Amino acid sequence: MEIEKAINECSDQRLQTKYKNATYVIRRTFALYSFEEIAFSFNGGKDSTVLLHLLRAGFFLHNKDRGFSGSETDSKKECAIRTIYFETPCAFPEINSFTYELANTYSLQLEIIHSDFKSGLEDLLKKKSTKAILLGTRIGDPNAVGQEQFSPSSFGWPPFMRVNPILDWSYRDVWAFLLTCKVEYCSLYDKGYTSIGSIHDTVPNALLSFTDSDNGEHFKPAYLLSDGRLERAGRARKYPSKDDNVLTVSNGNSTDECSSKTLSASIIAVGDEILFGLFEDQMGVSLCKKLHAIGWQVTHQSVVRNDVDSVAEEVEERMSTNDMVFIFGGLGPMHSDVSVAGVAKAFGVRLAADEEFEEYLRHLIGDHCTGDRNEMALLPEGITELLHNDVLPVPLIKCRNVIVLTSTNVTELDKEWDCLLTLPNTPLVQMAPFSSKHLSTMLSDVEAAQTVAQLCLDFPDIYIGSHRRSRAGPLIISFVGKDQERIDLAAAALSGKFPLGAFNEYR
Ligand SMILES: Cc1cc2nc3c(=O)[nH]c(=O)nc-3n(C[C@H](O)[C@H](O)[C@H](O)COP(=O)(O)O)c2cc1C
Ligand SMILES: Nc1ncnc2c1ncn2[C@@H]1O[C@H](COP(=O)(O)OP(=O)(O)OP(=O)(O)O)[C@@H](O)[C@H]1O
Ligand SMILES: [Mg+2]
Repeated sequence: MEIEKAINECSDQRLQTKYKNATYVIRRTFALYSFEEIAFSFNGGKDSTVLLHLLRAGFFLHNKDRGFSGSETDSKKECAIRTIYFETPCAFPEINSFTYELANTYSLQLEIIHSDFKSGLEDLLKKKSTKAILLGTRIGDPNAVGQEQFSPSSFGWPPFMRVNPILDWSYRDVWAFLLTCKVEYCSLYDKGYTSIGSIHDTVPNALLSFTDSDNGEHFKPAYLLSDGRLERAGRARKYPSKDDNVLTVSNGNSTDECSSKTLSASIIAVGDEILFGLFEDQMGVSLCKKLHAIGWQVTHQSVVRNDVDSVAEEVEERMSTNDMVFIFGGLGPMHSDVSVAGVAKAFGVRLAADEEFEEYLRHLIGDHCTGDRNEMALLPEGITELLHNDVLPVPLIKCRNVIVLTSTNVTELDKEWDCLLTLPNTPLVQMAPFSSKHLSTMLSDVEAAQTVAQLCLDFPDIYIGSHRRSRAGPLIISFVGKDQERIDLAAAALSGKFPLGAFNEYR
Protein backbone atom coordinates (compact mmCIF):
# COMPACT_ATOMS: atom_id res chain seq x y z
CA MET A 1 0.00 0.00 0.00
CA GLU A 2 1.81 3.08 -1.29
CA ILE A 3 0.74 5.51 1.47
CA GLU A 4 1.82 3.17 4.27
CA LYS A 5 5.11 2.63 2.43
CA ALA A 6 5.78 6.35 1.87
CA ILE A 7 5.20 7.15 5.55
CA ASN A 8 7.21 4.23 6.85
CA GLU A 9 10.12 5.14 4.62
CA CYS A 10 10.19 8.86 5.38
CA SER A 11 12.40 10.34 8.11
CA ASP A 12 9.73 12.62 9.58
CA GLN A 13 9.01 11.07 12.97
CA ARG A 14 6.36 13.55 13.82
CA LEU A 15 4.44 12.78 10.64
CA GLN A 16 4.77 9.08 11.40
CA THR A 17 3.22 9.59 14.85
CA LYS A 18 0.36 11.67 13.42
CA TYR A 19 -0.22 9.05 10.74
CA LYS A 20 -0.24 6.25 13.30
CA ASN A 21 -2.78 8.02 15.49
CA ALA A 22 -5.05 8.98 12.60
CA THR A 23 -5.05 5.51 11.07
CA TYR A 24 -5.74 4.07 14.54
CA VAL A 25 -8.92 6.19 14.75
CA ILE A 26 -9.90 5.03 11.26
CA ARG A 27 -9.23 1.35 12.05
CA ARG A 28 -11.38 1.63 15.17
CA THR A 29 -14.13 3.25 13.13
CA PHE A 30 -14.13 0.33 10.70
CA ALA A 31 -14.17 -2.03 13.68
CA LEU A 32 -17.05 -0.22 15.38
CA TYR A 33 -19.41 0.34 12.45
CA SER A 34 -20.26 -1.68 9.38
CA PHE A 35 -18.70 -0.47 6.14
CA GLU A 36 -22.13 0.56 4.79
CA GLU A 37 -22.89 2.67 7.87
CA ILE A 38 -19.79 4.81 7.44
CA ALA A 39 -19.65 7.83 5.13
CA PHE A 40 -16.74 10.03 4.18
CA SER A 41 -17.44 13.76 3.87
CA PHE A 42 -15.29 14.81 0.94
CA ASN A 43 -15.06 18.14 -0.84
CA GLY A 44 -11.71 18.10 -2.66
CA GLY A 45 -10.09 20.44 -0.07
CA LYS A 46 -6.58 19.67 1.20
CA ASP A 47 -7.77 18.35 4.57
CA SER A 48 -10.30 16.01 3.04
CA THR A 49 -7.71 14.92 0.48
CA VAL A 50 -5.40 13.94 3.34
CA LEU A 51 -8.28 12.09 4.93
CA LEU A 52 -9.04 10.21 1.72
CA HIS A 53 -5.55 8.72 1.65
CA LEU A 54 -5.54 8.03 5.38
CA LEU A 55 -8.86 6.25 4.93
CA ARG A 56 -7.39 4.09 2.21
CA ALA A 57 -4.40 3.29 4.42
CA GLY A 58 -6.59 2.75 7.51
CA PHE A 59 -8.88 0.41 5.60
CA PHE A 60 -5.89 -1.53 4.35
CA LEU A 61 -4.56 -1.85 7.93
CA HIS A 62 -8.02 -2.79 9.22
CA ASN A 63 -8.18 -5.62 6.72
CA LYS A 64 -4.72 -6.67 7.81
CA ASP A 65 -5.93 -6.65 11.44
CA ARG A 66 -8.61 -9.09 10.38
CA GLY A 67 -6.18 -11.31 8.52
CA PHE A 68 -7.22 -10.23 5.01
CA SER A 69 -4.38 -9.25 2.78
CA GLY A 70 -5.55 -6.91 0.05
CA SER A 71 -4.27 -7.24 -3.47
CA GLU A 72 -1.33 -4.87 -3.84
CA THR A 73 -2.05 -4.47 -7.52
CA ASP A 74 -5.24 -2.44 -7.21
CA SER A 75 -4.95 -0.58 -3.93
CA LYS A 76 -6.65 2.44 -5.56
CA LYS A 77 -9.97 0.59 -5.82
CA GLU A 78 -9.90 -1.12 -2.43
CA CYS A 79 -11.71 1.40 -0.27
CA ALA A 80 -14.91 2.11 -2.21
CA ILE A 81 -16.42 3.99 0.68
CA ARG A 82 -19.70 5.94 0.65
CA THR A 83 -18.67 9.53 0.01
CA ILE A 84 -20.91 12.53 0.56
CA TYR A 85 -20.25 15.73 -1.29
CA PHE A 86 -22.36 18.83 -0.70
CA GLU A 87 -22.23 20.37 -4.12
CA THR A 88 -23.05 24.04 -4.56
CA PRO A 89 -22.82 26.48 -7.46
CA CYS A 90 -20.60 28.60 -5.17
CA ALA A 91 -17.77 26.05 -5.17
CA PHE A 92 -14.67 26.74 -7.24
CA PRO A 93 -14.85 24.79 -10.53
CA GLU A 94 -11.34 23.44 -9.77
CA ILE A 95 -12.58 22.02 -6.44
CA ASN A 96 -15.65 20.53 -8.06
CA SER A 97 -13.79 18.82 -10.87
CA PHE A 98 -11.04 17.61 -8.52
CA THR A 99 -13.66 16.01 -6.26
CA TYR A 100 -15.19 14.12 -9.18
CA GLU A 101 -11.77 13.19 -10.55
CA LEU A 102 -10.58 11.66 -7.26
CA ALA A 103 -13.92 9.92 -6.71
CA ASN A 104 -13.45 8.28 -10.07
CA THR A 105 -9.78 7.39 -9.54
CA TYR A 106 -10.42 5.77 -6.16
CA SER A 107 -13.87 4.30 -6.93
CA LEU A 108 -15.55 6.31 -4.17
CA GLN A 109 -19.33 5.77 -3.98
CA LEU A 110 -20.36 9.40 -4.44
CA GLU A 111 -23.61 10.60 -2.91
CA ILE A 112 -24.13 14.16 -4.08
CA ILE A 113 -26.23 16.42 -1.87
CA HIS A 114 -27.59 19.70 -3.18
CA SER A 115 -29.06 21.15 0.02
CA ASP A 116 -27.37 22.69 3.09
CA PHE A 117 -25.40 20.51 5.49
CA LYS A 118 -28.14 20.04 8.08
CA SER A 119 -31.15 19.30 5.92
CA GLY A 120 -28.97 17.32 3.52
CA LEU A 121 -27.87 15.08 6.38
CA GLU A 122 -31.44 14.78 7.69
CA ASP A 123 -32.58 13.48 4.27
CA LEU A 124 -29.56 11.22 3.96
CA LEU A 125 -30.15 9.59 7.34
CA LYS A 126 -33.82 9.00 6.52
CA LYS A 127 -32.83 7.15 3.35
CA LYS A 128 -29.77 5.23 4.54
CA SER A 129 -28.57 4.11 7.92
CA THR A 130 -25.47 6.25 8.55
CA LYS A 131 -23.81 5.95 11.93
CA ALA A 132 -20.41 7.57 11.42
CA ILE A 133 -19.24 10.37 9.15
CA LEU A 134 -15.51 10.98 8.70
CA LEU A 135 -14.48 14.61 8.36
CA GLY A 136 -11.24 16.49 7.70
CA THR A 137 -11.86 18.92 10.56
CA ARG A 138 -8.72 20.18 12.30
CA ILE A 139 -8.10 22.14 15.48
CA GLY A 140 -8.02 25.76 14.46
CA ASP A 141 -11.05 25.37 12.15
CA PRO A 142 -13.79 27.59 13.50
CA ASN A 143 -16.14 24.61 13.88
CA ALA A 144 -13.58 22.40 15.64
CA VAL A 145 -13.87 24.05 19.04
CA GLY A 146 -14.94 21.52 21.65
CA GLN A 147 -14.71 18.52 19.32
CA GLU A 148 -12.83 15.29 19.97
CA GLN A 149 -11.74 12.60 17.53
CA PHE A 150 -15.13 11.00 18.08
CA SER A 151 -17.82 13.62 18.65
CA PRO A 152 -21.54 12.98 18.40
CA SER A 153 -23.32 15.43 16.10
CA SER A 154 -24.59 18.55 17.83
CA PHE A 155 -27.94 18.84 19.50
CA GLY A 156 -30.55 19.69 16.86
CA TRP A 157 -28.63 17.82 14.14
CA PRO A 158 -29.57 14.30 13.04
CA PRO A 159 -27.79 11.71 15.18
CA PHE A 160 -24.47 10.35 13.90
CA MET A 161 -20.88 10.15 15.12
CA ARG A 162 -18.52 12.75 13.69
CA VAL A 163 -15.13 11.09 13.30
CA ASN A 164 -12.22 13.53 13.04
CA PRO A 165 -9.00 11.50 12.51
CA ILE A 166 -6.87 14.56 11.72
CA LEU A 167 -8.26 16.83 14.44
CA ASP A 168 -4.79 17.33 15.98
CA TRP A 169 -2.96 17.81 12.67
CA SER A 170 -1.39 21.19 12.00
CA TYR A 171 -1.26 22.96 8.65
CA ARG A 172 2.36 21.83 8.38
CA ASP A 173 1.42 18.20 9.04
CA VAL A 174 -1.15 18.32 6.24
CA TRP A 175 1.43 19.53 3.73
CA ALA A 176 4.12 17.19 5.03
CA PHE A 177 1.71 14.30 4.37
CA LEU A 178 0.59 15.41 0.89
CA LEU A 179 4.17 16.08 -0.24
CA THR A 180 5.68 12.98 1.37
CA CYS A 181 3.05 10.70 -0.17
CA LYS A 182 3.31 12.60 -3.49
CA VAL A 183 -0.45 12.54 -3.92
CA GLU A 184 -2.39 14.87 -6.16
CA TYR A 185 -4.13 17.86 -4.58
CA CYS A 186 -6.44 20.55 -5.99
CA SER A 187 -4.57 22.95 -8.31
CA LEU A 188 -5.80 26.02 -6.41
CA TYR A 189 -3.29 25.29 -3.63
CA ASP A 190 -0.45 25.93 -6.08
CA LYS A 191 -1.95 29.33 -6.82
CA GLY A 192 -1.76 30.73 -3.29
CA TYR A 193 -5.07 29.45 -1.91
CA THR A 194 -4.47 28.04 1.56
CA SER A 195 -7.99 27.17 2.75
CA ILE A 196 -10.90 27.02 0.37
CA GLY A 197 -14.46 28.06 1.06
CA SER A 198 -16.81 29.42 -1.59
CA ILE A 199 -15.98 31.58 -4.63
CA HIS A 200 -17.59 34.47 -2.76
CA ASP A 201 -15.43 34.39 0.34
CA THR A 202 -12.05 32.99 -0.75
CA VAL A 203 -9.08 34.69 -2.39
CA PRO A 204 -5.40 33.68 -2.54
CA ASN A 205 -3.60 34.24 0.75
CA ALA A 206 -1.95 37.69 0.67
CA LEU A 207 0.91 36.33 2.80
CA LEU A 208 2.02 34.27 -0.21
CA SER A 209 1.92 37.17 -2.63
CA PHE A 210 5.03 38.40 -4.43
CA THR A 211 5.72 40.75 -7.31
CA ASP A 212 7.85 39.67 -10.26
CA SER A 213 10.16 41.82 -12.40
CA ASP A 214 7.19 42.95 -14.57
CA ASN A 215 5.39 44.22 -11.46
CA GLY A 216 2.71 41.53 -11.79
CA GLU A 217 1.29 39.98 -8.60
CA HIS A 218 1.88 36.24 -8.15
CA PHE A 219 1.35 33.74 -5.36
CA LYS A 220 3.59 31.07 -3.95
CA PRO A 221 2.14 27.58 -3.36
CA ALA A 222 0.16 26.93 -0.18
CA TYR A 223 2.79 24.62 1.33
CA LEU A 224 5.17 27.60 1.64
CA LEU A 225 2.96 29.41 4.15
CA SER A 226 5.15 29.39 7.26
CA ASP A 227 2.54 30.07 9.94
CA GLY A 228 -0.34 27.67 9.41
CA ARG A 229 -2.46 29.68 11.80
CA LEU A 230 -2.86 32.20 9.00
CA GLU A 231 -4.22 29.69 6.50
CA ARG A 232 -7.61 31.39 6.65
CA ALA A 233 -6.18 34.82 5.85
CA GLY A 234 -7.60 34.37 2.34
CA ARG A 235 -11.10 33.89 3.72
CA ALA A 236 -13.41 36.87 4.17
CA ARG A 237 -14.89 37.04 7.64
CA LYS A 238 -18.63 36.54 7.68
CA TYR A 239 -19.34 38.41 10.86
CA PRO A 240 -17.51 41.64 11.70
CA SER A 241 -16.49 41.84 15.34
CA LYS A 242 -15.31 44.61 17.63
CA ASP A 243 -11.86 43.18 16.97
CA ASP A 244 -12.21 44.12 13.31
CA ASN A 245 -12.07 47.84 14.14
CA VAL A 246 -8.49 47.28 15.00
CA LEU A 247 -7.47 44.57 12.62
CA THR A 248 -8.81 45.85 9.34
CA VAL A 249 -6.59 48.93 9.33
CA SER A 250 -3.54 47.32 7.88
CA ASN A 251 -0.59 49.57 8.56
CA GLY A 252 0.07 51.00 11.95
CA ASN A 253 2.16 53.84 10.62
CA SER A 254 -0.70 55.62 8.96
CA THR A 255 -2.63 58.08 11.06
CA ASP A 256 -4.61 59.74 8.23
CA GLU A 257 -7.86 57.83 8.46
CA CYS A 258 -7.74 57.48 12.21
CA SER A 259 -6.89 60.96 13.34
CA SER A 260 -10.25 61.77 14.88
CA LYS A 261 -10.93 58.27 16.29
CA THR A 262 -9.73 56.95 19.60
CA LEU A 263 -9.32 53.28 20.34
CA SER A 264 -9.54 52.02 23.87
CA ALA A 265 -7.49 49.54 25.85
CA SER A 266 -7.52 47.94 29.28
CA ILE A 267 -4.53 46.63 31.17
CA ILE A 268 -4.66 43.63 33.49
CA ALA A 269 -1.73 42.72 35.75
CA VAL A 270 -1.90 39.25 37.30
CA GLY A 271 0.00 38.85 40.56
CA ASP A 272 -0.68 37.98 44.18
CA GLU A 273 2.67 39.63 44.98
CA ILE A 274 1.40 43.00 43.77
CA LEU A 275 -1.72 42.64 45.93
CA PHE A 276 0.39 41.62 48.97
CA GLY A 277 2.36 44.83 48.48
CA LEU A 278 5.57 42.85 47.99
CA PHE A 279 6.14 43.92 44.43
CA GLU A 280 5.34 47.15 42.65
CA ASP A 281 3.90 47.04 39.16
CA GLN A 282 5.80 49.41 36.86
CA MET A 283 4.66 47.80 33.64
CA GLY A 284 1.08 49.05 33.90
CA VAL A 285 2.28 52.65 34.19
CA SER A 286 4.65 52.22 31.28
CA LEU A 287 1.92 50.65 29.13
CA CYS A 288 -0.43 53.57 29.88
CA LYS A 289 2.24 55.97 28.63
CA LYS A 290 2.95 53.90 25.53
CA LEU A 291 -0.72 53.57 24.60
CA HIS A 292 -1.34 57.24 25.24
CA ALA A 293 1.60 58.12 22.99
CA ILE A 294 -0.02 56.31 20.04
CA GLY A 295 -3.38 57.97 20.66
CA TRP A 296 -5.13 55.13 22.49
CA GLN A 297 -7.24 55.73 25.54
CA VAL A 298 -6.67 53.46 28.51
CA THR A 299 -10.04 53.01 30.16
CA HIS A 300 -9.12 50.63 32.96
CA GLN A 301 -6.13 49.19 34.74
CA SER A 302 -6.48 46.39 37.23
CA VAL A 303 -4.53 43.91 39.29
CA VAL A 304 -6.04 40.47 39.82
CA ARG A 305 -5.08 37.39 41.81
CA ASN A 306 -3.32 34.35 40.36
CA ASP A 307 -6.63 32.57 40.10
CA VAL A 308 -8.26 31.27 36.91
CA ASP A 309 -11.71 32.62 37.71
CA SER A 310 -10.43 36.06 38.74
CA VAL A 311 -8.46 36.34 35.49
CA ALA A 312 -11.35 34.99 33.38
CA GLU A 313 -13.88 37.36 34.95
CA GLU A 314 -11.68 40.40 34.41
CA VAL A 315 -10.73 39.47 30.83
CA GLU A 316 -14.36 38.75 29.94
CA GLU A 317 -15.50 42.12 31.20
CA ARG A 318 -12.69 44.11 29.57
CA MET A 319 -12.57 42.38 26.18
CA SER A 320 -16.20 43.16 25.45
CA THR A 321 -15.88 46.87 26.13
CA ASN A 322 -12.39 47.61 24.79
CA ASP A 323 -10.70 47.40 21.43
CA MET A 324 -7.70 45.72 23.01
CA VAL A 325 -6.84 44.17 26.36
CA PHE A 326 -3.26 43.69 27.56
CA ILE A 327 -2.54 41.09 30.20
CA PHE A 328 0.78 40.26 31.84
CA GLY A 329 2.01 38.23 34.81
CA GLY A 330 1.00 34.69 35.74
CA LEU A 331 2.72 33.05 32.76
CA GLY A 332 4.94 30.01 32.95
CA PRO A 333 4.98 26.46 34.29
CA MET A 334 4.30 27.24 37.99
CA HIS A 335 1.06 26.23 39.69
CA SER A 336 0.15 29.92 40.00
CA ASP A 337 0.66 30.65 36.30
CA VAL A 338 -2.95 30.60 35.25
CA SER A 339 -3.29 33.67 33.03
CA VAL A 340 -3.52 31.77 29.74
CA ALA A 341 -6.08 29.37 31.24
CA GLY A 342 -8.04 32.42 32.43
CA VAL A 343 -8.04 33.89 28.92
CA ALA A 344 -9.27 30.55 27.51
CA LYS A 345 -12.03 30.45 30.09
CA ALA A 346 -13.07 34.01 29.29
CA PHE A 347 -13.57 33.01 25.65
CA GLY A 348 -15.25 29.72 26.59
CA VAL A 349 -12.64 27.58 24.82
CA ARG A 350 -10.31 24.94 26.19
CA LEU A 351 -6.53 24.87 26.17
CA ALA A 352 -4.96 22.79 23.41
CA ALA A 353 -1.37 21.91 22.59
CA ASP A 354 0.05 24.39 20.12
CA GLU A 355 2.81 22.74 18.14
CA GLU A 356 4.30 25.89 16.65
CA PHE A 357 4.59 27.47 20.11
CA GLU A 358 5.94 24.24 21.55
CA GLU A 359 8.74 24.32 19.02
CA TYR A 360 9.72 27.87 20.00
CA LEU A 361 9.79 26.80 23.64
CA ARG A 362 11.88 23.78 22.80
CA HIS A 363 14.46 26.02 21.15
CA LEU A 364 14.46 28.20 24.23
CA ILE A 365 14.47 25.69 27.07
CA GLY A 366 15.37 22.44 25.37
CA ASP A 367 13.40 19.33 26.23
CA HIS A 368 13.26 20.12 29.97
CA CYS A 369 9.52 20.02 30.17
CA THR A 370 7.59 17.73 32.42
CA GLY A 371 5.54 14.78 31.20
CA ASP A 372 4.63 14.14 27.58
CA ARG A 373 3.62 17.69 26.95
CA ASN A 374 5.04 21.08 27.66
CA GLU A 375 2.31 22.68 29.77
CA MET A 376 3.41 26.11 28.62
CA ALA A 377 2.56 25.18 25.03
CA LEU A 378 -1.12 24.81 25.88
CA LEU A 379 -2.91 27.79 24.37
CA PRO A 380 -6.58 28.76 23.96
CA GLU A 381 -7.94 26.57 21.20
CA GLY A 382 -9.04 28.06 17.90
CA ILE A 383 -8.58 31.72 18.87
CA THR A 384 -4.81 32.02 19.26
CA GLU A 385 -2.57 33.85 16.84
CA LEU A 386 1.20 33.92 17.34
CA LEU A 387 2.79 37.27 16.57
CA HIS A 388 6.31 36.55 15.36
CA ASN A 389 9.23 38.86 15.46
CA ASP A 390 12.83 37.72 15.09
CA VAL A 391 13.93 39.92 18.01
CA LEU A 392 11.79 37.95 20.47
CA PRO A 393 12.74 34.44 21.63
CA VAL A 394 9.08 33.35 21.55
CA PRO A 395 6.21 34.97 19.65
CA LEU A 396 3.64 37.11 21.43
CA ILE A 397 0.29 35.46 22.00
CA LYS A 398 -2.87 37.13 20.75
CA CYS A 399 -6.30 35.69 21.49
CA ARG A 400 -8.79 37.74 19.49
CA ASN A 401 -8.46 41.21 21.08
CA VAL A 402 -6.42 40.07 24.09
CA ILE A 403 -2.63 40.35 23.92
CA VAL A 404 -0.63 38.32 26.41
CA LEU A 405 2.67 40.06 27.19
CA THR A 406 5.48 37.88 28.48
CA SER A 407 7.71 40.73 29.68
CA THR A 408 8.40 40.92 33.40
CA ASN A 409 9.88 44.43 33.59
CA VAL A 410 9.82 47.75 31.77
CA THR A 411 12.98 47.08 29.72
CA GLU A 412 11.55 43.82 28.41
CA LEU A 413 8.26 45.57 27.78
CA ASP A 414 10.00 48.24 25.66
CA LYS A 415 11.31 45.46 23.42
CA GLU A 416 7.96 43.70 23.12
CA TRP A 417 6.21 46.98 22.44
CA ASP A 418 8.60 47.90 19.62
CA CYS A 419 8.01 44.48 18.10
CA LEU A 420 4.26 44.87 18.37
CA LEU A 421 4.39 48.24 16.61
CA THR A 422 6.54 46.99 13.75
CA LEU A 423 4.58 43.82 12.95
CA PRO A 424 3.35 43.88 9.33
CA ASN A 425 -0.24 43.37 10.51
CA THR A 426 0.11 45.14 13.82
CA PRO A 427 -3.03 45.15 15.91
CA LEU A 428 -1.82 48.45 17.36
CA VAL A 429 -3.07 51.02 14.89
CA GLN A 430 -1.31 54.30 15.55
CA MET A 431 -3.92 56.98 16.08
CA ALA A 432 -3.38 60.74 16.21
CA PRO A 433 -1.43 61.24 19.45
CA PHE A 434 -2.85 62.99 22.48
CA SER A 435 -1.52 66.43 23.43
CA SER A 436 -1.81 67.99 26.83
CA LYS A 437 -1.35 71.23 28.69
CA HIS A 438 -1.17 71.69 32.46
CA LEU A 439 -1.82 74.86 34.44
CA SER A 440 -0.91 75.31 38.10
CA THR A 441 -2.55 77.67 40.55
CA MET A 442 -2.44 78.50 44.25
CA LEU A 443 -6.21 79.08 44.19
CA SER A 444 -8.10 76.68 46.42
CA ASP A 445 -10.14 73.82 44.96
CA VAL A 446 -13.31 75.57 46.08
CA GLU A 447 -12.39 78.79 44.25
CA ALA A 448 -11.62 76.93 40.99
CA ALA A 449 -14.30 74.21 41.07
CA GLN A 450 -17.31 75.94 39.54
CA THR A 451 -15.38 77.53 36.65
CA VAL A 452 -13.66 74.25 35.82
CA ALA A 453 -17.02 72.41 35.85
CA GLN A 454 -18.47 74.94 33.40
CA LEU A 455 -15.36 74.61 31.20
CA CYS A 456 -15.96 70.84 30.93
CA LEU A 457 -19.40 71.58 29.49
CA ASP A 458 -17.99 74.13 27.04
CA PHE A 459 -15.21 71.79 25.87
CA PRO A 460 -16.69 68.27 25.81
CA ASP A 461 -13.98 67.13 23.37
CA ILE A 462 -11.20 67.94 25.87
CA TYR A 463 -10.52 65.99 29.03
CA ILE A 464 -10.21 68.50 31.87
CA GLY A 465 -9.13 67.20 35.25
CA SER A 466 -7.19 68.25 38.31
CA HIS A 467 -4.78 66.76 40.80
CA ARG A 468 -2.46 67.83 43.60
CA ARG A 469 1.00 66.61 44.42
CA SER A 470 0.52 67.80 47.99
CA ARG A 471 -2.21 69.46 50.08
CA ALA A 472 -0.15 72.61 50.61
CA GLY A 473 1.25 72.81 47.06
CA PRO A 474 -0.39 74.09 43.87
CA LEU A 475 -3.52 72.68 42.25
CA ILE A 476 -2.74 71.38 38.75
CA ILE A 477 -5.40 71.50 36.05
CA SER A 478 -4.78 69.20 33.04
CA PHE A 479 -6.20 69.57 29.52
CA VAL A 480 -5.83 66.48 27.34
CA GLY A 481 -7.11 65.95 23.80
CA LYS A 482 -6.18 65.41 20.17
CA ASP A 483 -6.60 69.02 18.99
CA GLN A 484 -3.89 71.36 20.29
CA GLU A 485 -5.85 74.47 19.30
CA ARG A 486 -8.86 73.41 21.36
CA ILE A 487 -6.59 72.59 24.29
CA ASP A 488 -5.01 76.06 24.12
CA LEU A 489 -8.45 77.63 23.82
CA ALA A 490 -9.76 75.79 26.90
CA ALA A 491 -6.65 76.69 28.92
CA ALA A 492 -6.94 80.36 27.88
CA ALA A 493 -10.65 80.36 28.76
CA LEU A 494 -9.82 79.18 32.28
CA SER A 495 -7.03 81.74 32.83
CA GLY A 496 -9.30 84.48 31.44
CA LYS A 497 -11.87 83.89 34.18
CA PHE A 498 -9.39 84.74 36.97
CA PRO A 499 -7.06 87.69 37.72
CA LEU A 500 -3.90 87.81 35.62
CA GLY A 501 -1.15 85.54 37.02
CA ALA A 502 -3.54 83.24 38.91
CA PHE A 503 -2.59 80.38 36.53
CA ASN A 504 0.87 79.47 35.22
CA GLU A 505 1.81 76.82 32.70
CA TYR A 506 3.09 73.74 34.53
CA ARG A 507 5.55 71.39 32.80
C1 LIG B 1 -20.80 15.85 7.47
C2 LIG B 1 -20.98 17.10 8.27
C3 LIG B 1 -21.44 17.02 9.55
C4 LIG B 1 -21.62 18.18 10.31
N1 LIG B 1 -22.08 18.08 11.59
C5 LIG B 1 -22.26 19.20 12.31
C6 LIG B 1 -22.74 19.13 13.65
O1 LIG B 1 -22.99 18.08 14.20
N2 LIG B 1 -22.90 20.30 14.31
C7 LIG B 1 -22.64 21.50 13.74
O2 LIG B 1 -22.82 22.53 14.40
N3 LIG B 1 -22.17 21.60 12.49
C8 LIG B 1 -21.98 20.48 11.76
N4 LIG B 1 -21.52 20.57 10.48
C9 LIG B 1 -21.23 21.91 9.92
C10 LIG B 1 -19.76 22.26 10.14
O3 LIG B 1 -19.50 22.41 11.52
C11 LIG B 1 -19.35 23.57 9.46
O4 LIG B 1 -20.31 24.54 9.70
C12 LIG B 1 -19.20 23.35 8.03
O5 LIG B 1 -18.21 22.36 7.81
C13 LIG B 1 -18.87 24.63 7.27
O6 LIG B 1 -17.59 25.07 7.52
P1 LIG B 1 -17.10 26.42 6.86
O7 LIG B 1 -18.06 27.47 7.34
O8 LIG B 1 -15.72 26.60 7.37
O9 LIG B 1 -17.17 26.18 5.38
C14 LIG B 1 -21.32 19.44 9.73
C15 LIG B 1 -20.84 19.49 8.42
C16 LIG B 1 -20.66 18.35 7.69
C17 LIG B 1 -20.14 18.43 6.28
N1 LIG C 1 -19.07 20.76 0.61
C1 LIG C 1 -18.65 19.79 1.40
N2 LIG C 1 -18.97 18.51 1.12
C2 LIG C 1 -18.53 17.50 1.90
N3 LIG C 1 -17.77 17.68 2.97
C3 LIG C 1 -17.41 18.93 3.31
C4 LIG C 1 -17.83 20.05 2.55
N4 LIG C 1 -17.30 21.16 3.10
C5 LIG C 1 -16.60 20.76 4.18
N5 LIG C 1 -16.66 19.42 4.31
C6 LIG C 1 -16.03 18.61 5.35
O1 LIG C 1 -15.54 19.49 6.36
C7 LIG C 1 -14.11 19.34 6.47
C8 LIG C 1 -13.50 20.65 6.87
O2 LIG C 1 -13.66 21.61 5.82
P1 LIG C 1 -12.48 22.62 5.54
O3 LIG C 1 -12.91 23.58 4.50
O4 LIG C 1 -11.96 23.14 6.83
O5 LIG C 1 -11.32 21.65 4.99
P2 LIG C 1 -10.94 21.27 3.51
O6 LIG C 1 -11.98 21.80 2.58
O7 LIG C 1 -10.72 19.81 3.43
O8 LIG C 1 -9.56 22.03 3.31
P3 LIG C 1 -9.34 23.63 3.27
O9 LIG C 1 -9.18 24.03 4.72
O10 LIG C 1 -8.08 23.78 2.51
O11 LIG C 1 -10.52 24.25 2.63
C9 LIG C 1 -13.67 18.82 5.11
O12 LIG C 1 -12.41 18.18 5.18
C10 LIG C 1 -14.81 17.87 4.80
O13 LIG C 1 -14.66 16.66 5.50
MG1 LIG D 1 -12.54 23.91 2.55
